[in-house]
Amino acid sequence: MSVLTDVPTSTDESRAIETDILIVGAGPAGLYGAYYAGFRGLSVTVMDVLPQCGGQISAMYPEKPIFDIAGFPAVRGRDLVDNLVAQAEPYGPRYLLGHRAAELSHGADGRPVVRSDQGATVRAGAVVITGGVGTFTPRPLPAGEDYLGRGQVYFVPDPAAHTGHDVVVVGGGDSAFDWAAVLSPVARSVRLVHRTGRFRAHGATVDKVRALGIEIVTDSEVSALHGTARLEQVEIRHRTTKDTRLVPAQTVVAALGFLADLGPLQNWGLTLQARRIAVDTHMATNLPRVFAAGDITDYPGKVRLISVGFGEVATAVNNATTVIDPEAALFPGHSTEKEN
Ligand SMILES: Cc1cc2nc3c(=O)[nH]c(=O)nc-3n(C[C@H](O)[C@H](O)[C@H](O)COP(=O)(O)OP(=O)(O)OC[C@H]3O[C@@H](n4cnc5c(N)ncnc54)[C@H](O)[C@@H]3O)c2cc1C
Repeated sequence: MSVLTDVPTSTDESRAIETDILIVGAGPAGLYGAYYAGFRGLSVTVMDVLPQCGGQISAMYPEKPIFDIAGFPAVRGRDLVDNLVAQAEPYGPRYLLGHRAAELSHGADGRPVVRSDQGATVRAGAVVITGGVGTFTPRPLPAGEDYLGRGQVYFVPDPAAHTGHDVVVVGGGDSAFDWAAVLSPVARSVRLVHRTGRFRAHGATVDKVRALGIEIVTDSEVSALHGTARLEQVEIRHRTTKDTRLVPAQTVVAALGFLADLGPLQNWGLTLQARRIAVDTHMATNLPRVFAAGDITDYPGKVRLISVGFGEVATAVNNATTVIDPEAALFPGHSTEKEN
C-alpha cells in the first residue's frame, strides 16, 4: 500500500500531485472506487483525514461481523477493509492519509484542484467524494477528557490492548454493547454503564451481553475518573439517588455516539439536501467533474448501506471515466474478460 508521506506542501500548482481520479474518503465506498478506477486504467489518489483506511468500519466496528455484504455470509469489519485495500492494490493507488480535503477549485483547463489542510495540492481529471458522514468526532465523556490516552478511549480497534483490564463501557447503543461483548473474553471484568434502562442497541446484542454475565448498570453515569499516571478507578453515580461507588478500571470506553460534520465540503458550492450531497443518476454533483457516492449522497429512495455505496461508486467512476476521456465507453466490460 503506497501511503504518500513526503508530500509537496506548496500552494504552487506546478508542484501538485497529478492523478486521473481523486477519491475523497477512504471508507468502503472510496476503497472500492480505488479498485474501480484502477480497473478502468486510471491513476487514483485516495485522501482521508483519518490516519487509516476503512471509514466508519475501522473507526467504529472493526471487530464486528457484517452480514449483508454480497458474497460473504459474514465478514469481520477489519477483514472487509483489508480485502478492499488488497483488491485495489494491483493498480497502485496512492493514499494521502491524515489529509482533510479542504478547498476545491477548477483550473483554467476545467480540471478540479483540491487542497488539503496539510497543504497538499492534487490536480485530478475528476473527483469522487465518498466522505460518508463527513468528519466524525466522538461525543466526549464529560468526566473523562483528562484521561484520553491514559485509559479513556472512544474506539476499540485492538481489543487485545485491553487484556487483563477492568473495563467500564459507557453508552446504550450498538457500539457500547458490541465493545462490551468483544472485550469480555480478554478483560478481567467488564461493566456497562448507561444513563437510563432503555437501550438503543439491537435487542439481540443486549441479550448477548446479558448472557455473557456482563454487569449492566442502568440509570447511572460515570461522574469522575481517578488515577495518577493512568486511570485506576471510575466513579459511578446513580442519577436519582445520587449514590456513588468507585470501581477499579484501567480502561473506560466512551461510546456515546459521534458528532458528524461535513466540514469544509459544505463550502465547495455543492448542492446539499439534508446535509448530504445531491447527485443525479450518474452520481454527478452540480459541479463539473465532481461526483459523489456512498453515505454522503442523497436522492429520493436513498438507502445508506455499504452494498449500496459499492454500486454507487462503480457508477460514479465509470461516468467520471467518460468525462476524463470522452472516447471511453461508459460500460467497463466484465472483469472476467480482463487480465490483471
Ligand atoms: C456501528 C455501525 C454498524 C454498522 N453496520 C453496518 C452493516 O452491518 N451493514 C452495512 O451495510 N452498513 C453498516 N453500517 C453503516 C456503514 O458503516 C456505512 O454505510 C459505510 O461505512 C459508509 O461508507 P462510506 O465509504 O460511504 O463512508 P464512511 O465509512 O463514513 O467513510 C467516509 C470517509 O471519508 C472521510 N472524510 C470525510 N470528509 C473528509 C474530508 N473533507 N477530507 C478527507 N476525508 C474525509 C472520513 O474520515 C471517512 O474515513 C454500520 C455503521 C455503524 C456506525
